[in-house]
Amino acid sequence: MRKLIIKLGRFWVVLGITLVSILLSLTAAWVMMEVTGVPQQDFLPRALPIAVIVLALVVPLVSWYLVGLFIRVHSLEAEMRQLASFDELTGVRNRRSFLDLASSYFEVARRNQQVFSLLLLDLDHFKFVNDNHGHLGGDAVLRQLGRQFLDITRKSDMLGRFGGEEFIFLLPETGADELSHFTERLHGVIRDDPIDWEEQQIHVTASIGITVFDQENCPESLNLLIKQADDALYRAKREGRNCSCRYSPTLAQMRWSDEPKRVNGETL
Ligand SMILES: Nc1nc2c(ncn2[C@@H]2O[C@H](COP(=O)(O)OP(=O)(O)OP(=O)(O)O)[C@@H](O)[C@H]2O)c(=O)[nH]1
Repeated sequence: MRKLIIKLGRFWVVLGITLVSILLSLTAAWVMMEVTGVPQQDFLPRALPIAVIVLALVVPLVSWYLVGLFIRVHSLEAEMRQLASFDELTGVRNRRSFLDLASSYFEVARRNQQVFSLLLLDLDHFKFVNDNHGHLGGDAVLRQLGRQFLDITRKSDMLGRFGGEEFIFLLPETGADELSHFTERLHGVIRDDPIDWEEQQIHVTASIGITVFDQENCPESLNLLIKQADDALYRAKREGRNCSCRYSPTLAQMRWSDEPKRVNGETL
């Protein structure tokens, strides 16, 4: 039925329903006239009220079905949109959807010279989590962290799952000064809230690579900016993990303005 409606299009479906309803009502009226033996000249005046009554029954029934169909299609559409844009496991945006959103933002921010930050967060030694607690245990970690990251970000922030155990954040209008507080919170959430899994607690840590888009650092594309964050992340891993590193454009190539920040230690 649904396929037929889609194939015919709205106009022909509505026309078809109207004609069929009128036909049905007149047929019903005619049958009743026959049964009760009403003479032919009285058909129209007597049939009309009956036809109207039948129409009043048919139209609500058909509308009920069609409205139900519309609501179902609408909710399926919303479900599909959710599946297409969001990662099922963590509830954050998937990579493609994040990049679409971030690319649009990047162009606007670049044109208007707005400051913003990009962070890549990668869980440390996640392979061990899977090895020790099973893949489902690993999934539970990713699920809980996704929820917590969503909780601590603002509505205007963008958050996505960039890879297996890698998350990406874009924080509009956030410069280096405000970042320290945010990365502290990120490390804190990961460190202080172990994941309960099968009567055990799973402890994880993360390394974070950061880059700030501002007057001193304005690469031409989002990809270049992500590359900077990735380089910073690589550095954080090399520095022993469980810390944040920030990319510095003022120093040549891959050098760094700050010592990497240790969690529970120095500041960024
Ligand atoms: N449970 C689970 N594991 C995943 C998922 N996606 C990726 N992984 C696992 O994440 C692990 C990533 O391992 P590696 O890339 O070696 O990195 P790592 O062990 O975190 O080590 P470092 O990043 O160097 O600290 C692999 O074991 C993947 O199987 C997922 O959706 N669920």
